[in-house]
Amino acid sequence: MRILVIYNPTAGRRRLGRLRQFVRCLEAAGAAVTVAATAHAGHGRILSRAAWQAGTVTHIVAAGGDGTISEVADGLSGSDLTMGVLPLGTANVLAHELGIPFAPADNARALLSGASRTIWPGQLQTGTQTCLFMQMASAGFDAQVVHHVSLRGKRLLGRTAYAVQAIREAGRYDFPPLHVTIDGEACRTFGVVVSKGRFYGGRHVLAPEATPLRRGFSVTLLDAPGTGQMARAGLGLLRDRPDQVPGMRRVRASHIRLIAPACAPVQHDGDASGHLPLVISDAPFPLRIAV
Ligand SMILES: Nc1ncnc2c1ncn2[C@@H]1O[C@H](COP(=O)(O)OP(=O)(O)OP(=O)(O)O)[C@@H](O)[C@H]1O
Repeated sequence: MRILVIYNPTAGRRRLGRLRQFVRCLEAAGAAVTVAATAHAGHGRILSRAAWQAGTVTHIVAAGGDGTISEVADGLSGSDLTMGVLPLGTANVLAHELGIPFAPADNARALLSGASRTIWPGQLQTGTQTCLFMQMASAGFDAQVVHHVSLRGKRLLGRTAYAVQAIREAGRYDFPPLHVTIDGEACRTFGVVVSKGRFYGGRHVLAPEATPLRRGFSVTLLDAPGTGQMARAGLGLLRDRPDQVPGMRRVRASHIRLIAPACAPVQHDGDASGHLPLVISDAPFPLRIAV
């Protein structure tokens, strides 16, 4: 096996020891391993695409959080290489979703075993830019939080940084109505989360029926604005009871357009990704992930 590990040094907190242990385990089993650190946002995509096209590796591992995974996956779109995931990020939602081992030795064993699952990422298109997302994309209050949470806060507090930022945003976000079309049907909402998998923000269940193993999305819509509604949604999420939150509903869909207002922030897989308008659909190719 010739394995390229694409490592995001800014993901999570103090993860270098776990990366080194992972590499040692792979090398002990006879794999040839190269580690490439990302130097800037978007670099994961460039590195994975270059390695695939050079034909020099059998596996590419994204070592980081959900943002790193989606970048590396984006670069591999259309290839038949298996992508490994070493969860070193803050929330690591995809790893929870697919049951990917967090312990470096177990993760290396899983990669070496050859076990994999084929998943269908989502594709997000804003203007002329297109990228993949693996777990979810959203617009509204939570996207505002993601836009403003600092890297330093994430390093210091981990996932708690998002909760702290949510409290800050509650005082200044004005909940504009979002104009959306879902499989051609227009609606107005105050928050929209387009999910590929069940989990949100770690291991909290938002869309129990969603799975990245099939095409399409579960779309969560918030029918009412305001911090009270957000607090109820947050509590429902913490208790893994999204169906008991009044004013929050889900539909299955395959094509979602988020139209207006143009200032509304968007996030995917926990990273800021510009503003509306955008179009979400299935990625053109599935992706094989080591599990
Ligand atoms: N060298 C770098 N400097 C700054 N940003 C980087 C660098 N390398 C990668 N990035 C960006 O960091 C972003 C965040 O990384 P990632 O999502 O992997 O970690 P995280 O936010 O800690 O974890 P999670 O998404 O699981 O909560 C990525 O989307 C990527 O674009």
